[in-house]
Parts: sequence; C-alpha cells; structure tokens
Amino acid sequence: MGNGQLLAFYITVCCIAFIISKLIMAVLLYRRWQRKHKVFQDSMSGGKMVMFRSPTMQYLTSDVFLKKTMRLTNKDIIGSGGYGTVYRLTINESISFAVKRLNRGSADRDRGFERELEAMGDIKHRNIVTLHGYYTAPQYNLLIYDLMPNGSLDALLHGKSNDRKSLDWPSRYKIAVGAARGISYLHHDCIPHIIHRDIKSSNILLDRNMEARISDFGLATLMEPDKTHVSTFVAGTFGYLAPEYFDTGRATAKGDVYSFGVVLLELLTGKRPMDEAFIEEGTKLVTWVKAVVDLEREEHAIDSNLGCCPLDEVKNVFNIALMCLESDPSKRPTMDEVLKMLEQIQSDKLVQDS
Ligand SMILES: Nc1ncnc2c1ncn2[C@@H]1O[C@H](COP(=O)(O)OP(=O)(O)OP(=O)(O)O)[C@@H](O)[C@H]1O
Repeated sequence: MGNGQLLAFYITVCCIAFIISKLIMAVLLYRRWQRKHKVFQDSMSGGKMVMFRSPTMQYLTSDVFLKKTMRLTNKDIIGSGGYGTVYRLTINESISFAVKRLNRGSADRDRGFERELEAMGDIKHRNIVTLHGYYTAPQYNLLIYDLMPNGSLDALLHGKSNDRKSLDWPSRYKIAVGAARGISYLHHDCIPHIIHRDIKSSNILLDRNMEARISDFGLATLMEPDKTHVSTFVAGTFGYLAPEYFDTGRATAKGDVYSFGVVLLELLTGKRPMDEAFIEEGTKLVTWVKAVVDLEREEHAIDSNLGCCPLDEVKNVFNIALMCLESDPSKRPTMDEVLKMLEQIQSDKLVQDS
C-alpha cells in the first residue's frame, strides 16, 4: 500500500470512529432523557404529554393522567391569571395537581418551548412550585404543577373574607424567608441563572405547612402574556415593577429584588401595592412607607390584623424592604444578601432568648 492510500485509509477509519462515537452519545443521551421522562402521544387530540419522573409521579401512568386531564371542567377551576386558567386535578384522595391551561395555542411553539419546560422541570427546591409535566397540542398547552393547598399570599392577605387568613408575625416572617430562599435559588444556584420577572404576592403560594413556594418562574420568558391582561406592561405587574424597568424594559435580578421589597411591604402593612386609597391620594405603597419610616413611625404602617408583634423585628424587616426598594438598582442588595439579612433576624432572636 502506498503512502497516499495509507493516509486515505487512516482518514476513513477516523471518520467512521467519529460518526460511531456521535451515534453512541446520541443513544445514551436519549436513554437518559427517557429515564427522566414518560412520554405519551395521544392520537385523538394530536397532543403530546410529557411527565417528569419523580416520587410523586412514579405510580401514575400518563394515559390515566391524560384521561383525567381531558375531563377537567369549569367546576375544577381554582382561578385564572394573565397566562391562563388554573384547574384542580384530583387523581385520588391523596394526590392532586394544579393544571394551568395556557391561553395561546402551541401552533407557534417549537422545540425551544419544550426545552424551556424541560429546564423548568429540572428545578427542584422546597421553596419553588414543582413542574411535574406538560401537555402540548395544536390548540392549547397544559402545565402540571404541585397543588398548593393554602393558595396564594395575595389571597391570604387581600382576598375575599373566606380566603383571607389572619397571619401572625411568625407566619409572615416564615413566608418572607421562604420566598427569599426560593428567589435566591433561582438567581444564584440555578445554571443558567433565572430571573423571575414577575415576583408578586399572587405568585407566592403556600404549601400545607404554610411554607412559601415561588410559582410562575420561567413563564414570563416562555410566552408573551395575554394581551387582555391589563396588569402587565411588558412582563411583570404594575405596583411591583422597578422604576428602571419603565426606561429600559430590561428584566434584571435587581428588578426581582425590588419586586420582593414590595412583597415585604405587603406582609408588613397588609396593603396592596396599588391600594385604591393610595391612588386617590396620588401616592403608592412604596412612597407612603418610605415617608413613614423617615419619620420613624413604622408602628403606624403595621397591618392592624397582625396583632401583637416584636417591634424590633418588624422594624428590621421594614429596613430590609427599603434596601430592596432603592431607586438605584446598584444600591439594592442581591437576593442572597436579602436572605441572609432576613435569617439574621431569627438568629439574633435565638441569641437573645438563650
Ligand atoms: N400550583 C398551584 N396550586 C394552587 N393554586 C394555584 C397554583 N397555581 C396557581 N394557583 C392559583 O390559581 C390562580 C391563578 O393563578 P395564575 O398564576 O394563573 O395567575 P396569577 O398569579 O393570579 O396572575 P398572573 O398570571 O398575572 O401571574 C391564583 O389564584 C393562584 O393562587
């Protein structure tokens, strides 16, 4: 064999080895994906259901799940928001889910949409609502979440009288810390880092132990909100949006910190950020609280439903909220600094009590 032929032989062998190694990698990746997901293709509706494997889902088959999902009716509705309607899906006495039906169809959705959902399904944290799977069909999409039996913080603080619960100080403090931990996880521990873009009290849900769980993360980037959703500007909700957002339209982690500051004020004052009384007086919750704290009159701003509470702890939380609400984003703390400051309040208390 001449030198030229030998070279051609080696090149051919290398090319074949390269192609085979790529094929093996593709098969392994596909096997790994299959281990993580159960997929069910429904020929009737033309849709595809993907369920992420988890301890909760392991005893459920996707066809049973799909049948139950298809039978959801108006009486199963829990509520609705800018992205769609949320239903309660009861599998049996002990297992229920929240199914969010997204308003717009999937005709304009591609693999990018599914990849985003799969990334959302990988996020497991005790302060984040778990996404268990999704269903995508030409007419609509469904997202399957953990059902949060105690509803949203918004409903607990400001809802109709039967939804409202009087939350004492320890419960409010625990919700603040839990929500801060969830957001901090999205900002600092997820790779790539995630900006929520719509932190507000209705996106903080409460599990059976009244532990806060952040919901709707990723939705703002996943889809444009429904045009009929009056509270939404580009992404986010009036009353919670950081001032710089109106100039730049750019969502940032510091924008989430600002929105979290507004949630802290809701917990402290029991008032909505766009309370009608404020609008009548041409002010808003943030401006009003800043004025009250400047005058060192925090006790006048505290929610009257809070009852007896430790004033030093409450004042500390007011101060943390105001740091989050700095107009200059660079002066706001990061979310893990906010979490540390909130946790410090509890540590100081334990030291005092011992
Ligand atoms: N996983 C869940 N468990 C229990 N209730 C939920 C769950 N997800 C949403 N809900 C409830 O369903 C209702 C609608 O929620 P949704 O997230 O669609 O809208 P929203 O947060 O109120 O508004 P927006 O769409 O502007 O974020 C809310 O009352 C919320 O408390």
